[in-house]
Amino acid sequence: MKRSTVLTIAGSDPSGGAGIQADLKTMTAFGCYGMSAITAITVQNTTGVTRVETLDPGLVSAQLDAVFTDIRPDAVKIGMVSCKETIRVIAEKLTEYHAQNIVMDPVMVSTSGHRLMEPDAMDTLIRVLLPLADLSTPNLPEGEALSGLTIASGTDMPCAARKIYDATGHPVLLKGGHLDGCADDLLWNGREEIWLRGRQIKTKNSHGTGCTLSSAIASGLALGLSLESAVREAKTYLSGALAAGLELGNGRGPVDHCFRIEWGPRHDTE
Ligand SMILES: Nc1ncnc2c1ncn2[C@@H]1O[C@H](COP(=O)(O)OP(=O)(O)O)[C@@H](O)[C@H]1O
Ligand SMILES: Cc1ncc(COP(=O)(O)OP(=O)(O)O)c(N)n1
Repeated sequence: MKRSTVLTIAGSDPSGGAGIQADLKTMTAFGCYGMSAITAITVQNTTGVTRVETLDPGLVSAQLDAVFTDIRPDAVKIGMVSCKETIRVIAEKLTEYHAQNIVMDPVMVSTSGHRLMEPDAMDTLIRVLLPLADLSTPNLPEGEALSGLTIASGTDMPCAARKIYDATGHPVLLKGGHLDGCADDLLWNGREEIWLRGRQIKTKNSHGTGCTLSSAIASGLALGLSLESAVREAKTYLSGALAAGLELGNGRGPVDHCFRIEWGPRHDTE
């Protein structure tokens, strides 16, 4: 028997809501075999990030060798990459192994306000790693940083998405989750604007939404979906995981990756 395989290259969140842990849960929910190369250890939970330790770039390189020389990923998701040396190593390895279906979530700052990428790494990210991706998924602050434009409303999104496309040469999914009152994302593929309209779900528990969305897209691509279908399936999955109403932790809790699982013990009754 075969399974579609997906690799996440990202940071660890010990509380399981974002980063590697959210990515692997998402891949499993899509029926894919998830693998990971860890770039950084964060200390965080639902109340915020308190520490970030970047791993030695050589260790990241060795993890990528271990995966690619043994189990070839059908798709790769890249999340938190904190320093430029690690960015270069990842770009080298993805090129060496001819990695395919690369989805890049250009994580810069956590929603709680902690910097997850060093400021001097941005230029290397744009020049060296982003051009290798098949899709990037910036949120609005990341979209502003990449395009140099202010994105104050949905009407500013097409212009910013086009600018990022022109700079990177690949499709862009500009996520509108930080807008008031809606959760509309824009996919610009160089030919057409595809709006993915989303109802904004009223919840404080949205920790890890960006990680979940990009891993879900990578999983869809690994399963053979077109880019547009993979993005649509990912958005549907995320809406379900947000709407499930999981309550964990004292702060911005995680989304629920078990919402499609109908068997097993019930936890909401005695
Ligand atoms: N409250 C919400 N209800 C529905 N969808 C949401 C909500 N918050 C975020 N999303 C969706 O989650 C995804 C990630 O959103 P966003 O918050 O913009 O990114 P990030 O997590 O990277 O900051 C997008 O598809 C966005 O539309
Ligand atoms: C280890 C790690 N990677 C990424 C993030 C950011 O997660 P994201 O899903 O973009 O959004 P927030 O949870 O920050 O809203 C993270 N926190 N940790």
